[in-house]
Amino acid sequence: MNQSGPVLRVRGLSARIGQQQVVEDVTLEVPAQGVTALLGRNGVGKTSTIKAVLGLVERSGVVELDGERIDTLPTHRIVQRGVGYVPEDREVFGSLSVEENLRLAERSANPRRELVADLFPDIIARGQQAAGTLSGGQQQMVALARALLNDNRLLLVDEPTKGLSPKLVGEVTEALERAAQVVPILLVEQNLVVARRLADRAVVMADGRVVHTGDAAELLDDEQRVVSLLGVGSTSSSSSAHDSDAGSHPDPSTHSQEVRS
Ligand SMILES: Nc1ncnc2c1ncn2[C@@H]1O[C@H](COP(=O)(O)OP(=O)(O)OP(=O)(O)O)[C@@H](O)[C@H]1O
Repeated sequence: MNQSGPVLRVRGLSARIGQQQVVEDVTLEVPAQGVTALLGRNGVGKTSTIKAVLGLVERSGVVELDGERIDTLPTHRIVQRGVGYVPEDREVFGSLSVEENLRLAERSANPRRELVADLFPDIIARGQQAAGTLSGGQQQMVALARALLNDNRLLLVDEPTKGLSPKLVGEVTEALERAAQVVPILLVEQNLVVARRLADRAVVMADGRVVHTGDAAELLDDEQRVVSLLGVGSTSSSSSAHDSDAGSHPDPSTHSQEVRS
């Protein structure tokens, strides 16, 4: 185990979906602490990169977890090694209760129930409720809670605030902030105010490739670079704007928004 180096190291990762090359020669690292944001315009390959790390799409290249290669392993073994995945569409089991959803996710004999209860008291209070009847934000909390129950080395979290109301964006952001204190996170996030609040580092993709890697605040506070790399206004220019649509981001024009707790 290589505890002092990055938790995840990706080198020359390429992935195809059907005939389309969706990830091309991606090299990135996720340090063992904090949040690394994977940013970029719609369709540039962020989700595909995460799926390629997990072996969910056909890929080539080297992926190391704690210095050990995992690109040779099937997805279930990668997950067993300690890679938690919170997919974009959450994938909670709607007809099962919250408690059943949590129990299904537990891999170890000592799941981190206290941590989850502390982070998500509202979810725990709704233990007997069918997960499909929860709000989008609450379902997101269940998805995050499932990943946090296990002692993962890394969480891959894909667009956790997508489609949520401003209040829920704030709550999910806060939960992620606390989660990041116990596990490093690679976060795909279109809401740049959320990314600015959570991320220490940023990796920006365009057309399947990495086009920028660096300090997240430095990038996201630089209006010109945000416009050129991400095609939207920076977080600093709109951080005081109280946009009534804040938090949901169906297109890039709504990316720069206030996060309210
Ligand atoms: N199942 C699929 N079948 C065909 N093409 C796909 C599939 N999934 C993704 N793609 C294509 O792969 C490319 C990268 O998609 P991906 O979802 O990785 O981008 P993204 O950066 O995560 O986008 P977004 O921010 O919109 O979620 C896009 O051109 C997309 O249309």
